[in-house]
Amino acid sequence: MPTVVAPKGLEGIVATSSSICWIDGDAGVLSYRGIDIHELAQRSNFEETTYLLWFGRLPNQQELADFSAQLSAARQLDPKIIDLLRSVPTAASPMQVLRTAVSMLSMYDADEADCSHDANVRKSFRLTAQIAMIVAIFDRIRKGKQIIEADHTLSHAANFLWMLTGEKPSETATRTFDIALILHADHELNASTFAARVIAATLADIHSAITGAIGALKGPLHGGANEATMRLLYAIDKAGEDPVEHVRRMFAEKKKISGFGHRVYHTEDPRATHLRRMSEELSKTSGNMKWFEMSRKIENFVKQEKKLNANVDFYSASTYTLLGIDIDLFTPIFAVSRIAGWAAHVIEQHDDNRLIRPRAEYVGPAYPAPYVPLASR
Ligand SMILES: CC(=O)SCCNC(=O)CCNC(=O)[C@H](O)C(C)(C)COP(=O)(O)OP(=O)(O)OC[C@H]1O[C@@H](n2cnc3c(N)ncnc32)[C@H](O)[C@@H]1OP(=O)(O)O
Ligand SMILES: O=C([O-])CC(=O)C(=O)O
Repeated sequence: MPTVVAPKGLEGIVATSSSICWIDGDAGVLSYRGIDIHELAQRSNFEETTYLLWFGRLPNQQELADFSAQLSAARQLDPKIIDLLRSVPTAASPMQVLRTAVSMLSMYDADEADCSHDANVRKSFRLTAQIAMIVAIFDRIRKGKQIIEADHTLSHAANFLWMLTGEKPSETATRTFDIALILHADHELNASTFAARVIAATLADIHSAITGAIGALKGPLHGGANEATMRLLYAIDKAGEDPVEHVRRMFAEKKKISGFGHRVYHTEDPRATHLRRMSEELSKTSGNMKWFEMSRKIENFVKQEKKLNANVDFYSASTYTLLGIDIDLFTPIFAVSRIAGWAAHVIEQHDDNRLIRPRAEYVGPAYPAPYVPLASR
C-alpha cells in the first residue's frame, strides 16, 4: 500500500526527470537545455529555439536552414480541416476550435499510429506549422475574410502574422512576436505539459497528447490567464475606474487577479521582464500608453499588497493588444508557441517511457460499506 500522500496540487513534487527545461523559482531563472531565457530572447528566434528544445543543442547554420525549411514546408492543411473550420459556429472560441481541429489532424496524418522517435519528430514539424495556420485561418473565416496562403519565404512568426492579417508585418511586430514565441515555448512540468506527458505515457499518439494539452492550457489558472488579464483591463477602462481601487475591491471580494502568482516562481518571472519591456516599447511607438500604464499601476499595487509578481500572462495581454491581436486569440497563440515544448516532452516521454499512474488517498466511506438493495433505500 502507498504511504506517502503528496501535497494538494502536487506542489513541490518532482514527478519525472527531463533534460529539456530547468527553472530556479527562487532566483527567477528559466533555461531551455541549460541556456538562459534572457539570452534566447535577445539572440535566438523561434525556429532555433524549437530546434534546441527538440534536439538538445543549438543548430549550426546548415542545420538551422534545413530546420526552418522543413517547418515552412509543413505549412499545409488537408482541405477537410479547412472544411471543418468553415463548419464550426463562428461564435465558437478559437481555443475550442483549435482543440477540435488538432484532434482531427491525426486522421490526416500518415504517421498517426507510429510513435517512434523519427515519426514523432516528423509529426512535431507538422503540428507546429499547422497549429499556427489553424489559429490564423479560423480567425479569417469567422470574420468573413479570405484565407491567406502561407508565405514560405517568411519566418514562423512573420508567416503567422501575415496569415492572420493579410499584411506583411513590420520588423518590430515580427521581432516582438518572435520573442513572445521564444518566451512561451516551454516551461518544465506545467499543467498542460504534464497532461501531455500523462497521455503520451499510455503510448497514445502525439496528436492525442497535444489535444489534451490544449484542453489543459485553456483554463484561466494556466494559459487562459492572458485573456482574463486583458478582459480585466478592458472592464476597468470601460467603467472608467481607478485600476488600484478596482483591484483593491477584488482583493476584498477574495478574487484572484489574473496574470499574478506562480506555483514555481517566488520572484519575478523572467519572461515577464521581456514582455513588460515590449509592452512599454509598443506603447511608446504607438502613442497609446493606456494599457501599459494601467498594467504598471496594478502590478505595483499587487506587489505591495500581496507580494505577488506578474507572471508571463500579465504583460503578454497588453503586448498582444498593442500588436492588434484579438483577445480570444491570446491563449491559442500560447499554443502556437508551446507546441514546441509539448512536442519535446512527448518525444522525451516516448523515448524512455513508463506509464504514469499515481495513487489517490482514499477519503470516502469506510470499506466495506453495505450494498443496500434498491427496494430498501
Ligand atoms: C502560464 C501560466 O500558467 S502562469 C499562471 C497563470 N494563472 C494566473 O495568472 C491565474 C492567477 N494566479 C493563480 O491563480 C495562482 O497564482 C496560480 C494558479 C498561478 C498558482 O497557484 P498556487 O501555487 O496553487 O497558489 P494558490 O492559488 O494556492 O495561492 C496561494 C495564495 O496566494 C493567493 N494568490 C495566488 N495568486 C493570486 C492572484 N493572482 N491574485 C490574488 N491572490 C492570489 C491565493 O489566494 C492564496 O492565498 P491564501 O493562502 O490566503 O488562500
Ligand atoms: O509552469 C507553470 O506552472 C505555468 C507556466 O508558467 C507556463 O506553463 O508557462
